Amino acid sequence: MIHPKSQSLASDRQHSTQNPRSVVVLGAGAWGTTLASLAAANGHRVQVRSRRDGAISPSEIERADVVVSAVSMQGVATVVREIQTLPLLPTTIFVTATKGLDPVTTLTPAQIWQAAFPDRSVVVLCGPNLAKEIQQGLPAATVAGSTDDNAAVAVQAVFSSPQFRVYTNSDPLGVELGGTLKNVMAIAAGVCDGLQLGTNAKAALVTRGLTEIIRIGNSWGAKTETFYGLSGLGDLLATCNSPLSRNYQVGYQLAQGKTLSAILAHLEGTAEGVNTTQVLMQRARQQDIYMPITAEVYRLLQAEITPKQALEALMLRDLKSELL
Ligand SMILES: NC(=O)C1=CN([C@@H]2O[C@H](COP(=O)(O)OP(=O)(O)OC[C@H]3O[C@@H](n4cnc5c(N)ncnc54)[C@H](OP(=O)(O)O)[C@@H]3O)[C@@H](O)[C@H]2O)C=CC1
Ligand SMILES: O=C(CO)COP(=O)(O)O
Repeated sequence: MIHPKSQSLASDRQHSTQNPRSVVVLGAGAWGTTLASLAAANGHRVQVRSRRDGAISPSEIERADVVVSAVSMQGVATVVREIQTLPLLPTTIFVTATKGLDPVTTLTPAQIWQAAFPDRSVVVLCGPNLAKEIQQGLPAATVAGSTDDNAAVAVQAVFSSPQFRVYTNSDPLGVELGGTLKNVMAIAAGVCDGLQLGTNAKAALVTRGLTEIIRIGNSWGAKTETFYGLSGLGDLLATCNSPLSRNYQVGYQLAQGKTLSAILAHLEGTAEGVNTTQVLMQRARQQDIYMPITAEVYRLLQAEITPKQALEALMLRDLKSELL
């Protein structure tokens, strides 16, 4: 679908530096500051907003071509409400980079932004993007997903560089759910490595984890093929194999016998998978969707079972076809 309102912003797929945009990034955490650096390096006028800066003034936002939300899930409703009170250009595009789910409604961040701004284009930015690697200038790729092709292309131009390759995708829900649901599997992968279960076990976990993500993602309305892309399989591979992932770190430390509260007290940054696991279980139960790995991660996070009991529970289930 093409929204005329974003057409003018999409005119330069390759040459973003020749067409500087005004970009406001909400959230000065690891990801917000990284995204701000990527846009600034492309010659855009970038402003980063932290809660510590106080309320956003109308003058800061009224000329923004692109508003990027990079706050953690618990901050999304707050920043949406704040932006709703401010004047915006009719062409302003919202970009959401949060990987989480609302604990009450199970809505995704993009769904929350779109409900608050029904007449505007919302683009999901998700992929295998460990902030620390990107900050070091290491190459990475990501996906700009939107039902508005022009908006996705405009966002692609804002962030693309020789170090950061941005693809577009017209299935924003699949892009967003891939990046969000893999956090549950990253916790499980951390447990797997923490218990030193080996490469075969990890491969089985990640593969069956993807099956689980696709099963519930399809029921949400997302396309299967999107989950085989960068924001699904790609992000699953990155976070299930990297100690830089906070979600992986949570699982790894659980396997070492630490309590969740002790882990979270010392964790650098947000591990969205902890809340996402709760929301996903709630949705899986409501809709009667079989999510065995998620169920064991849930019981582990609730301290109902030990990591070894979670492994046994997964291995001793009734035998079945791989395709079920
Ligand atoms: N780090 C990474 O590698 C990546 C992270 N992400 C996702 O981006 C999101 C942010 O992650 P990250 O930057 O790493 O997290 P951090 O823990 O580093 O930062 C958290 C961010 O959320 C904001 N925030 C938290 N609570 C609230 C609130 N109640 N109201 C307003 N703002 C709030 C903070 O705002 P403030 O700045 O004002 O303190 C801060 O910007 C997460 O959903 C994460 O999954 C996605 C891709 C990569
Ligand atoms: O989503 C991420 C990389 O794509 C970041 O992963 P963590 O939130 O687990 O650190």
